[in-house]
Amino acid sequence: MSEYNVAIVGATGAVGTRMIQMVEQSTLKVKTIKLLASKHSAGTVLKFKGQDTVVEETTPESFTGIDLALFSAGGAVSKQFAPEAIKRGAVVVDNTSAFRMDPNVPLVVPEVNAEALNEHQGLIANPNCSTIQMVMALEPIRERYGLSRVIVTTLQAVSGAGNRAVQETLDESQAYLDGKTYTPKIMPVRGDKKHYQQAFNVLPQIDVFEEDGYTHEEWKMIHETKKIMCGGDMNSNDIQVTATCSRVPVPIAHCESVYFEVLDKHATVAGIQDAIANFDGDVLQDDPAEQLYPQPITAQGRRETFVGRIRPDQENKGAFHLWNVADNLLKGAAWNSVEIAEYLDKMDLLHVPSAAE
Ligand SMILES: NC(=O)C1=CN([C@@H]2O[C@H](COP(=O)(O)OP(=O)(O)OC[C@H]3O[C@@H](n4cnc5c(N)ncnc54)[C@H](OP(=O)(O)O)[C@@H]3O)[C@@H](O)[C@H]2O)C=CC1
Ligand SMILES: N[C@@H](CC(=O)OP(=O)(O)O)C(=O)O
Repeated sequence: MSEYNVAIVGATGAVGTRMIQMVEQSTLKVKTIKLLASKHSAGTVLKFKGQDTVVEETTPESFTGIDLALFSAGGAVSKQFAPEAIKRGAVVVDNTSAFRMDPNVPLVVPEVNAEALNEHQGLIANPNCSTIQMVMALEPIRERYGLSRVIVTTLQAVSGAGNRAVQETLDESQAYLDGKTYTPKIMPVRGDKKHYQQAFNVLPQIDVFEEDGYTHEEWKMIHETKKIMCGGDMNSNDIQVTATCSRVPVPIAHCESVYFEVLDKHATVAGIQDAIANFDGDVLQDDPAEQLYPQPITAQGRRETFVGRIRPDQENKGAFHLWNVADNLLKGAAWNSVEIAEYLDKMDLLHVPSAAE
């Protein structure tokens, strides 16, 4: 196993701070760490393995000598600096949506499609948080019974929209409890025309609306799921997928209610439970008699995807429902990114292929 010079871009953010923790706890051997952000946070001191580490402004030269660059500072930053990092010999794991639909960029959840890493050209995309936990729940079912159709409704945590969104929701909640007026400026989408109360409210909008009436988050869940589960084809008809995404006033951990149809009509709840219980990274929490089911409060801070409430559809044979929960900042972002890097290391792929340099 080699030793690596690692950079984290967006190190001061909701995801970036978790990336620091995940790298600290990783099996990767870290020779040096560089914490990068915008010029506004340059000079901030963060800890890495107990040592003070000064945050630096991100520039192309930041990546000189870096072997692994973990990006989580927004799509525009990735588009500007990821090519600079690769040019200087760093493998980039990008947590934004900037390159996910590029046919030359593998979109990877290691437990599901690690083999796609073999095709990387220096850049690997980390999927959307809601997509990751859904494919983690569905992959063991697909492996055992085949999968033809998925209809998902998400209940997503506020931290998915970043640190400022969490602060707005906390301030708004306090104002609501104090009977004061509060004017939201961020939720549901910072750059959109209108802003609504998130505290004590559910907003059926994550990301901007497309012309067809779906939000971009819903579009991502559909096409990312196909790219990951259908051999890289974002428009595959092998699995039909549709999504409705909503934001709930929960700080951390997304929930999903998933309806799915399998190919093998002899599938049983017990068989599905067994497949999930034996899948790396999944935890089965499914015992109605004991009121055992996944919840955000218990999934927070954990790397696993929790699955429960598995039951057959009452009217369609071969159709079932499940409920899954995962920490959107860990398995949905920071942990999946670092896990990709661990797989690259184990597969001897943590280097930029010579043709791409
Ligand atoms: N897999 C997934 O689904 C998820 C993906 N994400 C992606 O990760 C990104 C970060 O999310 P999150 O941590 O929640 O956001 P935050 O708003 O909490 O943090 C943003 C980070 O980006 C940094 N940054 C902003 N502008 C620049 C710049 N010009 N150059 C370098 N760094 C910059 C900020 O640094 P500073 O302190 O200097 O402002 C900060 O560290 C998102 O934009 C999203 O694309 C997020 C959540 C889940
Ligand atoms: N959209 C997710 C987080 C995110 O940033 O997703 P993406 O990386 O696909 O833009 C959420 O708000 O919960």
